[in-house]
Amino acid sequence: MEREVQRVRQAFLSGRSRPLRFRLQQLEALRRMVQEREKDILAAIAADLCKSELNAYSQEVITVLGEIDFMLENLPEWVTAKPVKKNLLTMMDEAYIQPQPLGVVLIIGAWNYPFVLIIQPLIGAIAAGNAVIIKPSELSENTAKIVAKLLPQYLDQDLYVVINGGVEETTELLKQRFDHIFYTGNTAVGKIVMEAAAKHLTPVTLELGGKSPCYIDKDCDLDIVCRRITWGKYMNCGQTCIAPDYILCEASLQSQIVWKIKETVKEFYGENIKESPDYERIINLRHFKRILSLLEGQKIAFGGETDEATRYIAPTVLTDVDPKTKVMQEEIFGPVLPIVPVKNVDEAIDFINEREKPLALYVFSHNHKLIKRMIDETSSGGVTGNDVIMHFTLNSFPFGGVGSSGMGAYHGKHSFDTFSHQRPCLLKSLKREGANKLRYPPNSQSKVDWGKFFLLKRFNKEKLGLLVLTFLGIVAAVLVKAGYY
Ligand SMILES: NC(=O)c1ccc[n+]([C@@H]2O[C@H](COP(=O)([O-])OP(=O)(O)OC[C@H]3O[C@@H](n4cnc5c(N)ncnc54)[C@H](O)[C@@H]3O)[C@@H](O)[C@H]2O)c1
Ligand SMILES: CCCCCCCCCCCCCCCC=O
Repeated sequence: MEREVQRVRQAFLSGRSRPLRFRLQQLEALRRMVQEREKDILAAIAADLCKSELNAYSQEVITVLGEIDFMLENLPEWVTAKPVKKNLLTMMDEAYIQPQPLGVVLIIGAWNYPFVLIIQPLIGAIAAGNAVIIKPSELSENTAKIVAKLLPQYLDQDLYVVINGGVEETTELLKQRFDHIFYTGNTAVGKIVMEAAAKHLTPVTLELGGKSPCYIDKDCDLDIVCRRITWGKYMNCGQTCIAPDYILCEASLQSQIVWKIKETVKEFYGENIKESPDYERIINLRHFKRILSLLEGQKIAFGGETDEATRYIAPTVLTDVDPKTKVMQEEIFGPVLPIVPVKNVDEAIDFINEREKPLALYVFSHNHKLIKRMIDETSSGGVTGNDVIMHFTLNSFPFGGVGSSGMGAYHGKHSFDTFSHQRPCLLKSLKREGANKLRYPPNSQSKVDWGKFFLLKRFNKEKLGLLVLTFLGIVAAVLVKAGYY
């Protein structure tokens, strides 16, 4: 492992990942890989999650292609040095911020969207000029294998390397020194990753999970609300980091919500859900049993049917759920939707704030003020009002958690920034030493007074122009007097 990381570091140190042209070429090659090997990629995702190829394309490939195009379009602007405002002491100097690659980045992916969760951060890391080691999740082994097979056929083989394996390999990898670690997965392992990173003072981005609440106000169109929630909750069989985890609403809405979600489930997946190409399965037996254990003692309003052999769990809704029960203590990550009745929006806000900060928050209402209030008085990684999931699709948004749902963010420019160091560069001349005498010892009150003037004085643009003109006038007068002209 150590040798593999060394090999990637040597490739980074060769400097070839840095030029803009090279980054663009690699991103184009990645796009070609996705387009030319689409069938293989979709087949692998389908095999891992019992997902239709159409759904794999819509949920993963579209996002990846969109992200590559966005990078190709904007990267030339992002990589350029950005001049910054100067103070009076540096007025004659060159001052700019130059984004630079961090070095060797480790990307650790999760199994639930096994392709996009490693390729989207990879796009950002390449765009920022880094070398990358990718560790796909071992639970989605087909996608892990196809990515390991295809990437070296399209990308620089020494700069971008896939390492497959399980906990043992990841643990070994985490002992190495990286310049950034980008981890997607559960919060418990997030802590392990952060601890390992701390040994080398390596910065981390942690894309974690949590229980994303969904508040439904009385003042809304319940047909539409329930259709949107049903889509986001049961997509990928509930195994989505930003799926609505539970519903908060007034008790009087509960039975209508149940009925409408049930009708929508029928509309989306048909009478025989098991036959639907749009309904996935639970990733493995461990998770299957974990989700079943969450149903114990609950009132199942509909659903609840299971089949261990195929790891099928029907879309399920639980009503009158007691917040102290297990289903409300951990992220569900499966097709089970508890409804917790609350008296009103105040109680909903308190409920959310008494718990860990979630990755997403959803609020449904015709009342814009209520939505704004919910946003102002709570915290979460992201928010969508009157819909679910969709903030993920907008790459102008930073995607990430807050508190126990994660730290750092990515997508679009935010990925570029995550994998870049914003390096402040101040270039001075070796001339004009007279002006520098001010800061050299011995110090004096008059030097401090001038220092205050140069560093603390604020001028608006017109005043500054006037000041520069006056200064130039004085210099000219001195030069004339000294007989230079
Ligand atoms: N925020 C996001 O973008 C996002 C996206 C997807 C999933 N998630 C979250 O991830 C969780 C589901 O994923 P998961 O954690 O089951 O995925 P997982 O089991 O695939 O684990 C994630 C990665 O961690 C590694 N890993 C597992 N145990 C480890 C250990 N002990 N030491 C070192 N590495 C280890 C695995 O090899 C894998 O690559 C959910 O909580 C979900 O909300 C978050
Ligand atoms: C054919 C219709 C296209 C619809 C686009 C909807 C895209 C949804 C993307 C969902 C991806 C969610 C990934 C979340 C990562 C965490 O688990």
